[in-house]
Formats: sequence, C-alpha cells, structure tokens
Amino acid sequence: MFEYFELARQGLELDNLQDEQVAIDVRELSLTFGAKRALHHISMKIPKRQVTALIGPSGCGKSTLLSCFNRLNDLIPECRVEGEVHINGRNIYHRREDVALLRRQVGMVFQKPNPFPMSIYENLVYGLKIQGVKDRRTLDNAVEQALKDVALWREVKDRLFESALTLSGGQQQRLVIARAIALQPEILLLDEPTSALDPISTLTIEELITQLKEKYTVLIVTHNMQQAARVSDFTAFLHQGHLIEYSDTDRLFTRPKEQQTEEYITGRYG
Ligand SMILES: Nc1ncnc2c1ncn2[C@@H]1O[C@H](COP(=O)(O)OP(=O)(O)OP(=O)(O)O)[C@@H](O)[C@H]1O
Repeated sequence: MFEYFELARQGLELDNLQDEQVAIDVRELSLTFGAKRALHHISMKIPKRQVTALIGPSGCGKSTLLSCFNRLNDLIPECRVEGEVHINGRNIYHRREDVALLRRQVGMVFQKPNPFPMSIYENLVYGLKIQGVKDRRTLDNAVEQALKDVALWREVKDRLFESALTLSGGQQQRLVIARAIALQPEILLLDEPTSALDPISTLTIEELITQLKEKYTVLIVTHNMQQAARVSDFTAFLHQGHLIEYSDTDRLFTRPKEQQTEEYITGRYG
C-alpha cells in the first residue's frame, strides 16, 4: 500500500492535480507594501504532502509569498493583498476567515531558532495550553509524538524540564519545528530554516524535512539551490516578485524552460 502511494506521488504532475491533491491554491495573488509592489499576479497550486521550495535572488519576494500563506503580512500596516489563496477549499483572505485557526493549520518556522525562554516541555505544550488542553496525559503524549517526529526524543527525553536555551542551535531548530507540529498543522512553512546552522545540523534538518512530508505539506524558502535540489519535490523560481517558473525540482534544475531560471541556477546572476 505504502509503495503504491509513493509511486502515485512520484507521478504527480502540477498541471494535472486533482482538487484533493492540492494543499494551497494561489490565484492571481499580488501584494504591495505601500507604493511598492512585491508580488505580481502569482498563480500556483502547491501539492499536498510534498516539499515545495521557493528560490530566487535576494529581495525577489520568497519570504513575502511564504508569509501570505498564514497571513503573517496582516501584521504590516501598509501591506495590501489582492487575489486569493485557497486552503481546504476556502479563501483565507475572505473577511470572515478565522486567522487564529488558520495559523494553527499553517505553522511557521523562521531562520533563527526561536525557542521560548522556558523548558523544552513548556515550549512544546505552549500552544496546546492556549487552546485550553489541560489533561496531563494528552500533553505528555503530544510532547513525545512531536519530539519523535523531529527525531529529538532520544536526545532530550531525560531533560524535558531543562531550559530549551541549553540545546544546541540545530536542536533548538528541531524543537521549534516540533513546537509547530504539536499543534497538528497541515502545512509547515520553513523560512530559510538552516541558514543559521552548521553543516551537520543542516543535514539533520534536511533529513527531517524529507520525512515530514509523510504527514505534512512543507514549503521551504532557501537561498541554497543545492538544498532545494536535495529536499524538494517541486520548485518555484521567483524574480522581482514574478513567478518565473514552477515545476518538479528535477526538471527545473536540469531542463529549465525559462532563460532567467537557467541564468539563476547556473550562477550567472543573483
Ligand atoms: N515590511 C516591508 N515593508 C516594505 N517593503 C518590504 C517589507 N518586507 C519586504 N519588503 C520588500 O519586498 C520585497 C520582497 O522581500 P522578501 O523579504 O520577500 O524577499 P526575499 O526573496 O525573501 O529576500 P531574501 O532572500 O533577501 O530574504 C523586497 O524588495 C523587500 O524590500
């Protein structure tokens, strides 16, 4: 059964996705910061339970696009969004969207690990407690599961009540991913999750990302093209706020259709 699904997934074609295979449906999305337009008419379907990478030169709009998917840009007063983003069949920019619920469904992890200055355990149950979960066994189970999902359980199970700040940078980043996972999101947004980490921690996180797609849809912004090639199934190349090319990762890196993509991946600019 598992093999069947693996084969079915490998055969996913972006132009041919069924509705139930789509995690995020971006329709004509444009975004401005005051007078500056940062995204221009982006349309793309992001497949479920796959890893999709957003690449492109600095300032091209990768982080801005990523933060459209949990409406983090709402926090910037002069930011204006046009177009639609559909998740689970609803336009998350609809005025009646429950943004708190959206952010539980769409977790986000940033470049620098940002554990809260509290114990490992409290970091992991923080969001659940806010949701009103009090039962100790439920919380314990959530902690164990989230730590197992990020392959951190064995390393920290005997020090759950020590400060999260005593962990290494790579462990902290896995903890932060576990904190997002503890809320059982459907989608994980990772904004350059390894750029502050050493090569070994980077490798661990990359291995983790490829495992996470068994349960979650993962979007990753990365400056590192080798990383995009290693971890992602699909890649979108952005330039100056335009989506230039979006295809399966193998094809984008070996047979790009657009000259701009080719110039970028061969290091001729950016
Ligand atoms: N809060 C903001 N106010 C005004 N302009 C912004 C704001 N945030 C981003 N921008 C602009 O929007 C454009 C896209 O920025 P964004 O951070 O999304 O790019 P990026 O591709 O993620 O860049 P990098 O790889 O350097 O992180 C840039 O021109 C940036 O200056």
